[in-house]
Amino acid sequence: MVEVKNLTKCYGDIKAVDDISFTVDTGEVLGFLGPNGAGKSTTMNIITGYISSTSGTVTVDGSEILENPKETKKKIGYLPEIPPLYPDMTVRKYLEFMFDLKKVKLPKKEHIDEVMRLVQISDKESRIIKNLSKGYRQRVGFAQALLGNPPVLILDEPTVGLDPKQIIEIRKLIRGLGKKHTVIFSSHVLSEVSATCDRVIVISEGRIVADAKTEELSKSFADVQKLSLTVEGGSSDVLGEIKKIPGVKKYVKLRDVSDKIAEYSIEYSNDADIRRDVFSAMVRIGCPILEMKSGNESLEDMFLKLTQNAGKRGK
Ligand SMILES: Nc1ncnc2c1ncn2[C@@H]1O[C@H](COP(=O)(O)OP(=O)(O)OP(=O)(O)O)[C@@H](O)[C@H]1O
Repeated sequence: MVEVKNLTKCYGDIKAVDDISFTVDTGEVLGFLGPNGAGKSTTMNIITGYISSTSGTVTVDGSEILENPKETKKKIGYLPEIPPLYPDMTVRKYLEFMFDLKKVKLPKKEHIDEVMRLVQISDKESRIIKNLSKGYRQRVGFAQALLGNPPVLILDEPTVGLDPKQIIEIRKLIRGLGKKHTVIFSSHVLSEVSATCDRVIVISEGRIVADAKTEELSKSFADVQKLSLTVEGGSSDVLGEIKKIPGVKKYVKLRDVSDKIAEYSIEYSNDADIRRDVFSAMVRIGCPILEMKSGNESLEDMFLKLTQNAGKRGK
C-alpha cells in the first residue's frame, strides 16, 4: 500500500533522512519509533507530500507522490504533530470546512456524521474547538484526517501531551482504525508502539536501525529473553522443573509473595519460546501459574542500544 524507496532529505549540511526504504502492507499498523530529532516528522511530511525529498520516491496505492501529488494526497489522511485546527470554529463547522477544502465527493452530512461517530465526538459537534480538552481536540484532528475515507492514515506523535486516560483512548482508537485503514504512526515511546502496532520500524539519526514484527523485535536484538513467573507451590519443585526446560539459561527465585506463592525470573535463549513448556511443567507438578510476563525491560534496553549505536548523522 505504501512504498518508500531510498528516501533522503537534506537540510543544508544535515541529512535528516538518510536513504531509507520500507513498505507497509494494506491493513498494517506500523509504528515509526525514534528519539527526538531522529527524522520521523521529516519522513511523514515527505510521505504526505507536505515537503519534497532530496532524492527517493514514495508510492501510495500505486501512485507516486511527486508525479501525481493530487491523486496521491487523496489516498492519505494526515494528522500532523500539531493538528491544523481552527480554534474559533465549532467542531461541525470545522469538519464541513475541511470537507470542502479536500473536495470530498461523499454525501456531506452523512459522511461527517459517520466520521464524528467513529472518533466519538458526535456530542461535541456544536462546541467551539478552543474550549475542548486536548484529548478531544486530538479526536477532531483524527476526524479531519478521516474525511474522504483515505485508505492510508499517517499520524505524527498522536498521543503527545495527553494524560494517561486520553492516551489509552487514543491508542484504542488507532487500533480500531487499523481494521479499515493502513496506519503509520510515529512515537518516541516504545511501550506505546508495542501496545498498538503489528510492526515497528526504529529510526535513529535518519537511518532505519530495525524493522520487525513487534513481538519479534526484542527476540532479534536481545541475547536472552526474560520471563517472570508467579507460581503457587514448593520452590524446590518449581525450580527443579524450570531447570529441565530446554533453552533455559538462568533461573532464580526473586521473592516469596506469601507462604506458598513465590516469584521467579527465568532467562532463556533467543531462539526458544519456553512459555508453553513452563506451562506444561507446572501442570505436571500441580503448581498453578498465577502470573507469567515476558520481560519488557529487554525491549527498552534494545531500543537504547539500537539508537545509541547508530553513529553520528552523516553529511
Ligand atoms: N526545516 C528544517 N530545517 C533544518 N533542519 C530541520 C528542519 N526540520 C527538521 N530539521 C532537522 O532534521 C532532523 C530530523 O528532524 P525531525 O523533526 O524529522 O525529527 P523527529 O524524529 O520528528 O523528532 P521529534 O520527535 O523531536 O519531532 C533534526 O536534526 C532537525 O533539527
